[in-house]
Parts: sequence; C-alpha cells; structure tokens
Amino acid sequence: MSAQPHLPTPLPLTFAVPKGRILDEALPLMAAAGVVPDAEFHDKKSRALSFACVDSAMRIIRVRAFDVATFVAHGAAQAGIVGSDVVEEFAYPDLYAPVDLDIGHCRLSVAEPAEQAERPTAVSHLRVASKYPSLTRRHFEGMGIQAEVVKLNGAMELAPGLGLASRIVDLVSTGRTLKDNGLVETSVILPVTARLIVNRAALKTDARVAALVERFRALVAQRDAA
Ligand SMILES: Nc1ncnc2c1ncn2[C@@H]1O[C@H](COP(=O)(O)OP(=O)(O)OP(=O)(O)O)[C@@H](O)[C@H]1O
Ligand SMILES: O=P(O)(O)OC[C@H]1O[C@H](OP(=O)(O)OP(=O)(O)O)[C@H](O)[C@@H]1O
Repeated sequence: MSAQPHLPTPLPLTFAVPKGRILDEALPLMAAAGVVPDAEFHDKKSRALSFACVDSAMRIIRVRAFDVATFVAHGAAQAGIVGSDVVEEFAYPDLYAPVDLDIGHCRLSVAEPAEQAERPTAVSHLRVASKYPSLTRRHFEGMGIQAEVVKLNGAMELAPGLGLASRIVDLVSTGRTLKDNGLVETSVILPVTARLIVNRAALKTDARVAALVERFRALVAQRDAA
C-alpha cells in the first residue's frame, strides 16, 4: 500500500470584527453563518485580540473598525464585517464588499452650528473636522469647495464651538449628539450599513472564503424573504 501524500493543514481562516457597536448586531448573523467565537471572546476581563472558533478552521480577531478594512485589504484577515463608511473612506482595490448585512444603520453627514446654518454664505474653501478625510474632501470637491480636513478620532462635535473648524463630517444615528452640542445636520453624504468584506485574492484562491460569502448571502436573502 502506498503512503498517503502529506498535505499541509491550511491556516485558519481569519475573520475580523470591530470591537464596538456593530458587534452586538453582527454576532447572531455570524453564528448563523457558522462563525462562532469561543467563550473567551465574551470574557470582559480577557485582553486577547485573537480567538479560536467553534469551527477550528476559523479564528476571529477583534480590532478597531478602520483596522478591520486594513487587515482584510492586506490579506492578513480573509474576511470581516465593517461599516460601508469605512469601506468607502479607504476604497482599497483589494477589498470587496459583496454582502450588505442591513445592520449598523446610520449616515455620514455634514453638520454645523445652528446659527451658522441659518445664514448660509458662498465659500470656496472650508475647514472641516472629521475622521473621514477622503470622503469629506470628495464631498466638498463635488460642490466646487476645497475642504481642509482637520483629522479627529472622536468628539468632532466640539470643533466648531472651539474654532477648530466651521463644520464637521461625522456619523449620525439618532441625531442626539449633534443636538446636545448645538449643531444641525445640513446634508447627508452617505447612508451607512455594515457589510461583509473579503480580500479579493483570498476569494479567488480559497474556497472557504467563497463558501462564507454564499452563507452570508443566503442568510440575508432568507431574512429579506421572511
Ligand atoms: N451612531 C453611530 N455612531 C458611530 N458608528 C455607528 C453608529 N451607528 C452605526 N455605526 C457603525 O459602527 C461603526 C463603528 O463600529 P464600532 O463602534 O464597532 O467600531 P470601533 O472599532 O469601536 O470604533 P472606533 O475605532 O471609533 O472606536 C461605524 O463605522 C459605523 O459603520
Ligand atoms: O446620532 P447619535 O445617535 O447621537 O450618534 C452619533 C454619535 O455616535 C458616534 O460616536 P460614538 O458614540 O461611536 O463615539 P466616538 O466619538 O468615540 O466615535 C458618532 O461619532 C457620533 O458622535
């Protein structure tokens, strides 16, 4: 009898998720698609960032939302879940977002102080505070305005009152944060939902990635039909 050829064990498929607010809505969908992290993932005291899965051929990494896209675009993770705001901001050519998961609904909007919005003036240049420099520049360019973006990572709403910028571009959900900081939404740049994202090369070369996309696709179709 001839010996079986020794085939290398494939590395676990790495699935990246953001650590914050999308996660609660994403976990049930992931579970239905067979992406189930082990108990340590839910242990608040654990400082681990990478977790085994019930399916030992997978692992989950938990990173910041913007970094989910970076890990997947560079092939360090093969798939993940992230908001379309992040997908559009980076526009990585190697990142493909094949499934709209219809969770994590919000919008990327321009906002400014209420009293300023009441007296609009024509301008050719603006200073805008945002975590989204690329989307911000593109939006204002489309209006013939050159936007100088002051990059902030949070608490954007403080910028106009403190003279850092005349406007902000930030995510809005209930509108409460804008209201409580004396700002009004003046235009919507992008409606946002969470997407399943995959690395394009991995999709072509790893059948497990294509199978994962099909499972998420089927789940979303099933939910839409219900
Ligand atoms: N009201 C909201 N504010 C911010 N993000 C929202 C909101 N509603 C939905 N989202 C989605 O959640 C994403 C942020 O996800 P999450 O909070 O999981 O990330 P995070 O890694 O904790 O973020 P950060 O890096 O800012 O700490 C946004 O990119 C967006 O797609
Ligand atoms: O319209 P709302 O329902 O008020 O939500 C919008 C707020 O939520 C997000 O901040 P988040 O709470 O994620 O904190 P962050 O400033 O750390 O991003 C976003 O940046 C807004 O500040």
